[in-house]
Amino acid sequence: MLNKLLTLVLVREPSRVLLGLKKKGFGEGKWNGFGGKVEPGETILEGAKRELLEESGVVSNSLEEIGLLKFEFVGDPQILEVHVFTSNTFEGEIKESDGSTRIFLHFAEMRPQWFYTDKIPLHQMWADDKYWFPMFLKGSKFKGYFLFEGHEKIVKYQLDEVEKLNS
Ligand SMILES: Nc1[nH]c(=O)nc2c1ncn2[C@H]1C[C@H](O)[C@@H](COP(=O)(O)OP(=O)(O)OP(=O)(O)O)O1
Repeated sequence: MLNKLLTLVLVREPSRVLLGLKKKGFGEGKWNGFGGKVEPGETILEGAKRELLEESGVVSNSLEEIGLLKFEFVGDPQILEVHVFTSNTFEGEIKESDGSTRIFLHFAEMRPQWFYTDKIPLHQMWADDKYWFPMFLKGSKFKGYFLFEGHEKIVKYQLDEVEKLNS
């Protein structure tokens, strides 16, 4: 079976990272970067850029691929292949929560918010994030594999810092 291709974009400033609270779908209730399925006819990079815009409201022309994560769930033959990108610039306005956008945000899939790098809400994120987020924050690239049982428990994993991602 072919891997399911997904993207994950982490916009960052020197001391902050932009995350979104996923309000429905896969990973509901968790803070995460922005991303989703790569659609037929688009490259992985194009998919990352599109999902970032749809979910956060900003455009990035400087996405850099920094991670490749594979996820398997016990009892499910499908492998999720998540391509992780970062960007330290963006254009446009973040759809952050304030009075004027509340109605719109009610329907949006993600609620964006900046987090200081020493206050990343790891306990409200996917369980694998606590392993690779520190690598991301210090500017390393990484490759990983995680076997989940359910959505919270990791039963096996492997994670390596790499020089290059030649995926
Ligand atoms: N274990 C994990 N750790 C992590 O940090 N991010 C993960 C993850 N597993 C999946 N993701 C990310 C990848 C992608 O950005 C997102 C899931 O993609 P989608 O938003 O497309 O999922 P949905 O099933 O909600 O999509 P739709 O059915 O199109 O609404 O979650």
